Amino acid sequence: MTSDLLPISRIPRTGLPEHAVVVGAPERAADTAELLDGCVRVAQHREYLTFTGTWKDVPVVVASHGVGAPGAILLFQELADAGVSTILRLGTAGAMRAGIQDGSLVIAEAAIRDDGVTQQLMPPEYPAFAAPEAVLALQQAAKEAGAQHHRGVVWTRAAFQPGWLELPGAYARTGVTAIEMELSALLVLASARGLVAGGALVVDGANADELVDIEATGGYDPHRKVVADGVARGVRVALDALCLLAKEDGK
Ligand SMILES: O=P(O)(O)O[C@H]1O[C@H](CO)[C@@H](O)[C@H]1O
Ligand SMILES: O=c1cc[nH]c(=O)[nH]1
Repeated sequence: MTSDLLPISRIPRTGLPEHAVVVGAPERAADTAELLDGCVRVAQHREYLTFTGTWKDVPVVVASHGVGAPGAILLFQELADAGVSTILRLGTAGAMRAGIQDGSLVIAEAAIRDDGVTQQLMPPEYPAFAAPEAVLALQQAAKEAGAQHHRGVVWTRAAFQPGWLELPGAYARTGVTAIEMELSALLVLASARGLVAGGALVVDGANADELVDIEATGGYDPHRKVVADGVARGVRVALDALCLLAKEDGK
């Protein structure tokens, strides 16, 4: 007999709202869920912590996917299997371009598929692009919240720690805005499964490769107030964008 729960995230197979915000950290999912009316924890397994509730009268899912695209895509796939049709990721990222302040938002238009998992699912030529309506909804919500934001291509990279390759310099020269670890997997899966998806990222410093020079930069520290304030703003922006998309859907 088929279980009522999906195997990896343990989310229910049926009955979830169609619109979801996903975040990396379980504690961020819990903090975000506290903003919802009628918040209910519907699943907790491994790094996947999932809530439902309503935001401005729109039923939503809030879930964590952990660090890294191979694990995150399992949640994205199970959300799709459970009937979720719109997914926005609110994450953190390192800035790759001068002039992008800590705590500001980068709204992804597309992502470089260096995620370490989608290459095993589809050809490398397949694009990872955000749904245009998701980009515009995130932009509108950021504007309405007075949140400093930028738009551009982000680099999704499986490795967080710097290695021995000189790729960051090359990508920086192409104008890439920010680096994070999961978004391209969400965008590719969404295109292939007919979902609407996008992402906004709170800048928590420069990219990790630059932050190894701790004396010059202070190192990677995503625990600063400027980042926490940015995340607090960012989750509201993502939820507001989800509402805009739900209204477009007539929900
Ligand atoms: O803040 P989250 O959503 O976890 O995003 C970023 O932070 C983690 C690395 O510290 C990676 O998951 C990266 O994508
Ligand atoms: O994935 C991430 C997140 C923040 N900074 C980085 O360099 N990479």
